[in-house]
Amino acid sequence: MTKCKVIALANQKGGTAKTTTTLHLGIGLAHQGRKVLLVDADPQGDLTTALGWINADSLPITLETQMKKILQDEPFVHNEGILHHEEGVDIIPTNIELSGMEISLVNAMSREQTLKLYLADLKKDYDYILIDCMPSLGMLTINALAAADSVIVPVQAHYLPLKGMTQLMKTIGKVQRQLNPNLKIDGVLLTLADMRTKLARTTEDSLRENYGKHIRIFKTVIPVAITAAESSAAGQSIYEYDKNGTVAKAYAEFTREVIQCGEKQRNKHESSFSR
Ligand SMILES: Nc1ncnc2c1ncn2[C@@H]1O[C@H](COP(=O)(O)OP(=O)(O)OP(=O)(O)O)[C@@H](O)[C@H]1O
Repeated sequence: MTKCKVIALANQKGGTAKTTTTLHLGIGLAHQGRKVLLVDADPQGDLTTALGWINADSLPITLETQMKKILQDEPFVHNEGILHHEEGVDIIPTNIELSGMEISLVNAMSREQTLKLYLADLKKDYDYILIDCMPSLGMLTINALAAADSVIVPVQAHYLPLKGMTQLMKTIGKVQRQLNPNLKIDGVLLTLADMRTKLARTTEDSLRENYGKHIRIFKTVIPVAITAAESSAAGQSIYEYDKNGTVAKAYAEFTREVIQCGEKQRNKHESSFSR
């Protein structure tokens, strides 16, 4: 049994801090001694850029080139093209070329499993693989859900996400039934929260009340702060850019919650095996 946990960060709504959360959960896990690979599965390439690779278009090997080799059944070295960031995480970068993959996947034999096939051989090198999904429920997101052990859903705290959540949960359910029966939902993370506003507090209460019985809403809420936006423009994590700020503290706390959640799942799994 592999010890690696693959987590997809997904929400088809744009701008819910999927990329920011992937990056800070990843570096947070690295701070806790875990080996982490980040997968930039969003053709916008924001994760790649936020880690400082601003000329991603000139990178010879990206997620797209590796997935293409799988589609064409060509041999390739799995860890080729993986970049190492000075804050302790690895990344398979992406550029806009990945947008063509949505179409290429449609007629492919392994159309839902291509990302899973790519990650299979990398799992032995990492404790966590985090996939930053694009804001859609297209083939790339389906690939991420098929490859993942669990999903984390970042949701904007001031936005009542009922409609979007229902759609996402339906897709996750379908993936569980048809492609990946072991896929779990780790939980919903409230992001971009301005807790001084009544709307953010009401949304949080309503989410906890309506969904909390069925799905974990992480205790940590990520506050909104201009330093978070500034840090990604500076190509640094918030842990470097503003290490004593509220966002850095919240992401460190969230990282601890994710580790605990993984340990609980692992213990449950092991005790069911030892019975
Ligand atoms: N805690 C925060 N406070 C302030 N700004 C933030 C915070 N978190 C993220 N942002 C900013 O909000 C914007 C959207 O964040 P991000 O790119 O992480 O969202 P996303 O869900 O990945 O977006 P997309 O759906 O386009 O992929 C970015 O400009 C980012 O810098």
